Amino acid sequence: MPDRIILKLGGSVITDKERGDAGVIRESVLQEVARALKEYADIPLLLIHGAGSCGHPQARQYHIQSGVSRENREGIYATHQAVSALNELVVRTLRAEGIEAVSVHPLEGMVASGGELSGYCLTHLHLMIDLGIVPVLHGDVVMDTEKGACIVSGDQLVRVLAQKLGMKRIGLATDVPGLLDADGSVVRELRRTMAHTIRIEGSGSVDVTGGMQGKISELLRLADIGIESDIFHISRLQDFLSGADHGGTRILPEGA
Ligand SMILES: Nc1ncnc2c1ncn2[C@@H]1O[C@H](COP(=O)(O)OP(=O)(O)OP(=O)(O)O)[C@@H](O)[C@H]1O
Ligand SMILES: C=C(C)CCOP(=O)(O)O
Repeated sequence: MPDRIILKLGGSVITDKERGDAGVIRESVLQEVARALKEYADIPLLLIHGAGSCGHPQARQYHIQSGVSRENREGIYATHQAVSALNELVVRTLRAEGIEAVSVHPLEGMVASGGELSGYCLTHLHLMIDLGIVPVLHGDVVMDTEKGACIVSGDQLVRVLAQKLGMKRIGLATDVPGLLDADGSVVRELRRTMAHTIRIEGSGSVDVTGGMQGKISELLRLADIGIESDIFHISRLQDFLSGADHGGTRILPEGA
């Protein structure tokens, strides 16, 4: 049986994130991704996608990251609805290519405490993957025991699910070729001790989960427990899936 893969499709890839509130979904990109994934249908896969312009603008508008009370509670519905609509299209596009994809919404089965996932059952994901089903999760608003509710990014889901489900290969496809240094060159390998030497910022667009900075911080936590991961440009998806060099960044444990 080939190694299980977690693939995160960045919101910057599948939506037009720069158009902010417009919520434009890049359907042609989704179709290309679905065609690429179909060629690797024998690989057990769990897919996660970001929100891009279908969730970040709503999360910002309702100040979800500052905590949710009765005053802004309608932001839970608005944010979840926006990213769920994106999720539905992702799943529909995959299924149209013959991929047995099923939506799994974090809001419905996960709880956070202080912004970090703290309560969840993952048995259903194991069972789906064993049946050759591709669960499709997404960054979402989830209820939070301390903050009322919070945003859990697709990158946080990558970290938690990679660890808890014992996934062997972890790939994050985004709109840049990898982590870039000050010269614009791709940092091919990143370890925690060198991370402070690189200027890592948020996203150029509306983003409540920290953009590249949030991504690297989650992936370094994964590296701390011995799990490697890869960031690459979406145009190199086939290379990642086939195990070839994708030209991006590998986040590695310290001694590796
Ligand atoms: N040093 C850096 N190298 C590369 N990108 C960087 C760097 N610093 C900041 N960025 C920004 O990070 C962005 C990628 O992070 P972002 O969170 O927007 O991607 P995503 O995961 O595709 O989107 P989403 O969070 O909506 O799923 C790039 O488009 C770039 O603007
Ligand atoms: C804003 C929402 C709903 C999810 C954010 O997830 P991300 O796009 O992976 O950072």
